[in-house]
Formats: sequence, structure tokens, C-alpha cells
Amino acid sequence: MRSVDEHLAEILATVRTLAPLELELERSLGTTLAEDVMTPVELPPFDNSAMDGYAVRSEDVRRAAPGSPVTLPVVDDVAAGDGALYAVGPGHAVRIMTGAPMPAGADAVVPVEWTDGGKTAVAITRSAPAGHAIRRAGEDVPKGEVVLRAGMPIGAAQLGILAGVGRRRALVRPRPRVVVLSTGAELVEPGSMLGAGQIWDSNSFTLTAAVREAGAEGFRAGVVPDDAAVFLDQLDAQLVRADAVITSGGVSMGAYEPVKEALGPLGTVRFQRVAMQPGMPQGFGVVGDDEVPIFALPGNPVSSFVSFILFVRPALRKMQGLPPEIATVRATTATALRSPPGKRSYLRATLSRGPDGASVVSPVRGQGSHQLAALAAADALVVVPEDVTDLPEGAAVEVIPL
Ligand SMILES: Nc1nc2c(c(=O)[nH]1)N[C@H]1C(S)=C(S)[C@@H](COP(=O)(O)OP(=O)(O)OC[C@H]3O[C@@H](n4cnc5c(N)ncnc54)[C@H](O)[C@@H]3O)O[C@H]1N2
Ligand code: MOO
Repeated sequence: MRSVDEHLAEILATVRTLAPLELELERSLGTTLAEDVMTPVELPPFDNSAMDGYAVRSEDVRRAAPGSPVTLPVVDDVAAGDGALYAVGPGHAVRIMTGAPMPAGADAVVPVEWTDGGKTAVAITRSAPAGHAIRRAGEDVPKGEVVLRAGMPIGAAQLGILAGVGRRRALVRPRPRVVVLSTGAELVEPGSMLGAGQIWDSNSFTLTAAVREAGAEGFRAGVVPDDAAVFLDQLDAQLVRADAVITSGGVSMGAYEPVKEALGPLGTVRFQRVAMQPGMPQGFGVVGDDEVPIFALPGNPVSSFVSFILFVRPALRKMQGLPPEIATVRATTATALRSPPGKRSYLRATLSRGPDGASVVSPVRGQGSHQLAALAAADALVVVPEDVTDLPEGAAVEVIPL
């Protein structure tokens, strides 16, 4: 049996980071930036007011105080977006709004709250030092500075700064397109009636959702019966839109294992036993002229999900140009744990804080590979190493938050 680490290493050595392409900003959310982005102008591009109020020469309001206001004539009104402006001469004020350009001559903004709000003349009851409530040109970013580096995942704030420096498009690593196929003669679509021996297909929903949670595009291609030829036809039809394929079921030792039967003879997909629990039977390789990576995951619902977290998600991250590491935290066990010898096990658990603030992890009831309800109640996987079979309460463990 090969180790979890060997299997992951082979996967990461096989999958390639997707080629960058130019995308409109509206389509780049969730992609990874593939270029350094500079601002072509300084930001803000001009000195502007940080407050609604009056642009003045600070010298003119130096003596303003609640008991003895300074009154100045208001010679102009500037709103955000205004272009041609009057200069503020000595003894004058200009009414100004937040974001409006500072008129020449003025060196301070008096907030409207410190005045009587006058439109033709304004009585000012507090002094404002030079520079007060002015946002200087280039204060956010100087001209030519890099605002985002290649490799940065694009979220809402990153999209914002791309637009803020005037970009309409960006060079990005796209979201991988991942097709999910379930196999199994017993599977029927949720929403339809169950016949004898049938169950509702849940894996294709779980895995497609997990793909989307991992930042890729998931396409649920539905259920394929236990027939290798039909499976190959379906796979062929889906390959045109796939950067990766995930299948579930049909990889173990049974008499009807369509995925293994169909892919085994191609010679580009290997089926192996990985020393882990759950998720021991695993297939991985490439298919089609474009050598699309395919993950043939075991059919048991918990096994396919755990396999996704351990193998598929890091691969999708590599394809997106992101570090493939699996994030883990340290916690102590709330109860004693058992684990099979020679296998790394991933126990479904809930993570919480103990009285001292440290993380505590409690396994959920129902650790069978078919026990999907227990998985749904968990928010973490406790990693128990291959050489450990018993852990006492209070032992320090590595945990993968879900
Ligand atoms: N003789 C042996 N039998 C099994 C072994 C073994 O080593 N020797 N390994 C066991 C382990 S471990 C696993 S995991 C499973 C993997 O089996 P397959 O990948 O071939 O999956 P299936 O047989 O198709 O299904 C297993 C189980 O999961 C249910 N299933 C399948 N697909 C779905 C789906 N889309 N939604 C919900 N549930 C699904 C299926 O009905 C079966 O109950 O093999 C063990 N056997
Ligand atoms: O490895 Mo299977 O995934 O134990 O149930």
C-alpha cells in the first residue's frame, strides 16, 4: 500500500497550473492574478476634501472660536466631480463636498459642523490647521506602484483595487472547470422515488459543491450506470469542457467496477490502495488527448469527500496557481480515540474552544465510511498517524478544519 503523502506527491507532480488568460473584471472573481498590477496614476489622483465643509486658507480662520466666529464670504460651491475651479483668495471660503478637488489657494477644510452652514457667507466657530481634512494626491498609492502581485487570489477587495486603478480586464489563472460523474446501478436522482435496492445519489452533489467551495467551477454530470462502455462514452462527451474530472464509485474489488474496468486498460490511470481510512481505494491519472487529470474516488460518501479534501482540493489549488498546502490546526482530544494500524485515519469531529481558550476536538458518533449524516454534523477531521492505534483523552493532534 502506498502512503497518503506518496499519492498526493504523484498527483501534484502530474497536474499543471492552468495557462493565464485575460478576463473581464466581472468574470475574474475567484480567479488568481497572473500579473503584477501597477497603478498608471497616483491615487487619489488629486488633492481632495475628506469632509463636507468649507475650503479656506487656514490663516484666515486661525482666530475662530465658539464665542467669536470668523465670517467669510462663500465665493463658490464645489461638488465631487467638478473640474474647473475658482481659486480661494485671502479672506474667502468655498463650500466643498467630500471627494471634491481642493481649489487652489485653500490649505484646509473646515467641517460643516464647525460652521453655521451659510451659502453666501459662513460663520466659522473653530480653527482648522493647514492640511486639515485634505486627502493628498498619491496618499493611497504613488504613481507606478504595484498594487497587486501575481498569485493573489481575487476577492471583492482585489476586484475593487483593479477597478480603482482603471483596469477593465486582468490576466488571471481561470477557475478550473471540473466535471463530476457518479457511477452505480443503485443510484437514482434525489427527488425521484426509491425502488428496491436503490439509494439517492449524494456524492455528485457533495463533490460538485466541494469543487465550488474550492474556488473552481463544478459541473454535475449525473449518474452513469455500472457499464464501462457507457461510462467511457459519457466521459468522452464531458472531456471537452473539463480541466479535471472526478468520478465516484466503481474502483474497489467488486464484480461490477465500471471506472476501473474502463480506465484501467488505458494505461494512464492507476488504481491503488492508499494507507488511509476512509478512502483506501484510489484511482488517479490522465485521460484524453489533452491529458486531463482524473480522480477516481471511492464510492462510500465519506470516503469520496475525505479523498477530495486530501487529494483533489490541493490539486485544484495548484491548477489555480495557489499553494497546495492543506491547512491544519493543533487541538487536544476530548475523548480517547482508536485508529486502525498502518493507516492514517481522518476521524470526523467537531472543533471547539476549551475553558482555557485552547482548541478541543471531539469525534462525532458514526465513523463508518457510509455515515454521511455524521460527516454533515462534523466541522473537522482529526488526523491520526499510521503508527498510532490508541490516543488517550487530552492528546495533542493535528486537525483539518472543514
Ligand atoms: N472486498 C473488498 N470490498 C471492499 C473493499 C476492499 O478492499 N475489498 N474496499 C471497501 C472500501 S474501503 C471502499 S471505500 C469501497 C469503495 O468502493 P467503490 O469505489 O467501488 O464504490 P461502490 O462499490 O460503487 O460504492 C460503495 C458504497 O458507496 C455507495 N455509493 C456509491 N456511489 C454513491 C453516490 N453517488 N451517492 C451515495 N452513495 C454512493 C454505494 O451504494 C456503496 O454502498 O469498497 C469497499 N469494499
Ligand atoms: O476506505 Mo473505505 O473509504 O474505508 O470506506
